[in-house]
Amino acid sequence: MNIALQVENLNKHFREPEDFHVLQDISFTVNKGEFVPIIGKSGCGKSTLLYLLSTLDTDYTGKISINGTPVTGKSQNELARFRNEHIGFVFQFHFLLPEFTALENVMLPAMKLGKCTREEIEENAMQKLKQLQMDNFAHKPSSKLSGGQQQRIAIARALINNPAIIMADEPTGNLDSVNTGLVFDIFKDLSHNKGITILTVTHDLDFANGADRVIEMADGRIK
Ligand SMILES: Nc1ncnc2c1ncn2[C@@H]1O[C@H](COP(=O)(O)OP(=O)(O)OP(=O)(O)O)[C@@H](O)[C@H]1O
Repeated sequence: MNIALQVENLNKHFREPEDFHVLQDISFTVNKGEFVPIIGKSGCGKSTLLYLLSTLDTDYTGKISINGTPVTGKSQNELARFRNEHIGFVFQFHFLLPEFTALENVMLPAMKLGKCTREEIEENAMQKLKQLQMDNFAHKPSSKLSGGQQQRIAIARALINNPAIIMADEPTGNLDSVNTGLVFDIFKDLSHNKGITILTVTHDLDFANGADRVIEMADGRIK
C-alpha cells in the first residue's frame, strides 16, 4: 500500500474557556515518501492537527490511519509503543539532554524500545549521525553544539527506530537561513531517497515552496 497517512473527517473542539471548533472536517491522504509542509496563519490549527496526527492527543472525532494501521481507538499504552516504532518526532526546541553526548541522545529512543543490544544500537546511532554528517560530534555533550548541529542530532534521534513517518513542528523555527536550508535538504533526501514520509508544520515559505505539495489551513479547515 502506498498510503502513509489517511485522515477522515477529523473534528476537534476545545471546551475551555468556551466551546471552540478548532479542527473542522479535515480529510486528506499523504503517500509514502512524500514531503508535506502544513502551512497557514498563526492560530489556524496547524499544531493542533499535528498533535492529533502524531497520536499524542486522542480527544477528537474522525479516523486516523498511519501506514495502514488505524490508530484511532487504540489504548494509551498501544499508542506509546506505536509511536516509538513508527513515528519520529522533531520539534522547534530539540529537547536533547544537555549533559548527554550527541551519540547517547540519538541512542535513547532505541534503548527505550529495548529490541536490540546496546552495541547494535550504538552502531545504528553512529550510522544515523554519519548520514547527517554529525559523526565527528558523536562524543561531544549536546550542550556544546550549535543550534543547527543540535537540530541535526534531533533528526538523527528521530530516525533511530527507522520510522515510516517523521512529524515535525516548526523544526527550523529557531534556525538561521543556512541551517534552515540544511534541514530542508535532509528532509528532501529522507523522503525522496529513503522513502520516509515527512509532515512538518512550518512558517518558512522557502521551506514550503520547495516541497512536493503543501497542506494549507485556514480557520481550522484545509483550503
Ligand atoms: N488547549 C487549548 N485550549 C483552548 N484553545 C486552544 C488550546 N490550544 C490551542 N488553542 C487555540 O486553538 C487555535 C489553534 O491553535 P494552534 O496552536 O493549533 O495554531 P497554529 O496554527 O499552530 O498557530 P501558530 O502558527 O501560532 O503556532 C488557536 O486559536 C489557539 O488559541
